Amino acid sequence: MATPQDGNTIYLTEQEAERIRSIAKERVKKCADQRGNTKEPRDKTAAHQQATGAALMADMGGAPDPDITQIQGKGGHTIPAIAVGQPYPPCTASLSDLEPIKLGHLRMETHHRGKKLLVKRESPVVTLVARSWTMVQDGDGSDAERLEICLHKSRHGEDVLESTKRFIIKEPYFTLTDEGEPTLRIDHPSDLVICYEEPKPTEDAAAAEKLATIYKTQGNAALKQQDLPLAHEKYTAGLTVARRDIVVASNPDLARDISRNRAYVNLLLGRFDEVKTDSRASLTGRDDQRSKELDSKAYFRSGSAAYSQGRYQEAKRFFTEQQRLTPVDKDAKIQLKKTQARLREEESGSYDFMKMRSSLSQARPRVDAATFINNTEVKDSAEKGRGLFATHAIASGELLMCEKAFCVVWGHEEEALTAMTYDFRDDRIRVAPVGLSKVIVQKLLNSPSEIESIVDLYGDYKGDDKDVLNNEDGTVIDVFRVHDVISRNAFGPGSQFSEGARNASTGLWIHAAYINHSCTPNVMKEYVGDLMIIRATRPIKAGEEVLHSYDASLDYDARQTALMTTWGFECNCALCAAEKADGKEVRDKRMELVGEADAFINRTPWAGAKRLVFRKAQKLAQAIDESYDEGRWKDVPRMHADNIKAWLSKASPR
Ligand SMILES: C[S@@+](CC[C@H](N)C(=O)[O-])C[C@H]1O[C@@H](n2cnc3c(N)ncnc32)[C@H](O)[C@@H]1O
Repeated sequence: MATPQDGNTIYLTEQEAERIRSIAKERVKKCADQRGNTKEPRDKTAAHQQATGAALMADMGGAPDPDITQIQGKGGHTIPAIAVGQPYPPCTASLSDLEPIKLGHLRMETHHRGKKLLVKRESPVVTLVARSWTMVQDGDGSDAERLEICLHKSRHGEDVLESTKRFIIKEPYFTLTDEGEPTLRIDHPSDLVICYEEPKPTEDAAAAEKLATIYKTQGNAALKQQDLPLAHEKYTAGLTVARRDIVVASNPDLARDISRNRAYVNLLLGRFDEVKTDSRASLTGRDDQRSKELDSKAYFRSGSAAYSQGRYQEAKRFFTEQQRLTPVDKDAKIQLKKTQARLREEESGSYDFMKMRSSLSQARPRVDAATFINNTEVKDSAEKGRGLFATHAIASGELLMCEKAFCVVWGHEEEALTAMTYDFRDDRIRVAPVGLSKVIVQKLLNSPSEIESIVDLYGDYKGDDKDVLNNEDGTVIDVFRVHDVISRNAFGPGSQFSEGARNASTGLWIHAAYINHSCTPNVMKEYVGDLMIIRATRPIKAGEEVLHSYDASLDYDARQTALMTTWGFECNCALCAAEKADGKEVRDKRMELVGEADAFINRTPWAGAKRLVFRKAQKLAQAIDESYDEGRWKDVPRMHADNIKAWLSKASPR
């Protein structure tokens, strides 16, 4: 992730950093000491009281959040601190292949592979910034335990533990909290299965049809109340019954109707893949006017889903079909026109940036625009993994590519959350856009067809490499892998709207994520809302690698530290090679002069500058220039005096 800018840089005091490290290490040590111990039974009444008290405190804003840490800087902000680097893979087995286990058989610090645990929530949910927890009991109430769900704790905007009372935990992980309390811990959303009410099996066609109709009516009522998760749940139950052969034989339209309704709910929930499968399942293919109107609706929903996914050719096919079925429908015409405009952008890279800029606001921070990447291709780049290359010559200043973000979380949005992560692997503390990770995981759960393009991005954690994306219980996502990808590939689109230390704006642009770093880049990027615009800053030859700067600091040591800490590499570009060869003493002296020059620029307006002052600026520029060794710096860009030279070019001495 790019370093937060504009006063949002986060500083941890040494004591706070040490506190975070020692909490994390202490927990790991305790877990190792207790590994394999049988779970102690919990007093159910005490467990209930503990969760009730904590939930009350949290609701009143008075509960201490153990994840929150103090950071230095304006206003003494706080920020969550989370330990990472102890990943484990999600359960990839289906529920039907797992063996039941009871709470009493759990072992400390163990992933109970091949097992499933049915629990009932018996307490209120304690909602903290980065996790939620509650107390659960065995199916028969014989024992209790704490259950916590980390980071990805909401589903469709609702706290997942709040959403119902009965859950199945796949391959339960029993461990300790940072405070040393035993807990069941869930990191991967797919490891927690919500138990919805199962439709009663019946062999009577009329009774089954009646039951499916009841679910449909309940779904419609929930939709009217805008309770989308409930509407989805009810339609899903309705479909389970309506798709049974006995119902299809007597009333084939019932499943079609429910599918059509669920497609609409899915569109509102952003579950775009399912919008399309539901819409397809709802098609009647009949020729009467009413059926054509219903089918037209289905194509409209599919088209809207494809459009939202940026799949404009697919959207065009759906909207064209909609127009064919209902030629007088104005919607189809409007959608087709919009889609044609996106296809033109995608093909030619011609955009109306002025119009886009003027349409942006805090309430509408995302642009309706397509991605243009025809000038570039992903190929192997020597010693840098894969990189992005120009497919033909690009003139200086020319638009190289434009990319609509896969996802941006703006600082002013509720989901924005920056955290400090302590990484066990290298003992480092980093700033991580965990809010962006959460939103992306939810987006992938909603649209599994997008998972592959995300997990294919660069990361140094590959999970168990099984790459199971789906099983009969739904979508499986390794959240540790997503976090790893985000931390190496996300960028900040700048403070176009409001943001702060705890809520920096961050986003992911999948194609641009293949661009490697250089301290002497050949492109620059700017943003219009969530559209990343990349232009050549000098002529780029056909086949040349496109390089941009991940960290533009003039200070070699600060830059190398940032590149190593966040992206895990040492830069060997010509500039870094020259600075490295200079040695620390020369670099420090040069940076001292840069500091003096910056201070001079800040306190001295160029307008009306006196001759003496002008002379001082010239001397500073000259001193910086003289710090370059002609041999080492031959053909290497000398940027340290750029600011003071820009001041000199504007000032005219009096
Ligand atoms: C945003 S990704 C860029 C695409 C990546 N090379 C890939 O194979 O997908 C960032 C990662 O690329 C590699 N990288 C980028 N610039 C580099 C450079 N100048 N030298 C070495 N590795 C670099 C690092 O591993 C870094 O963490």
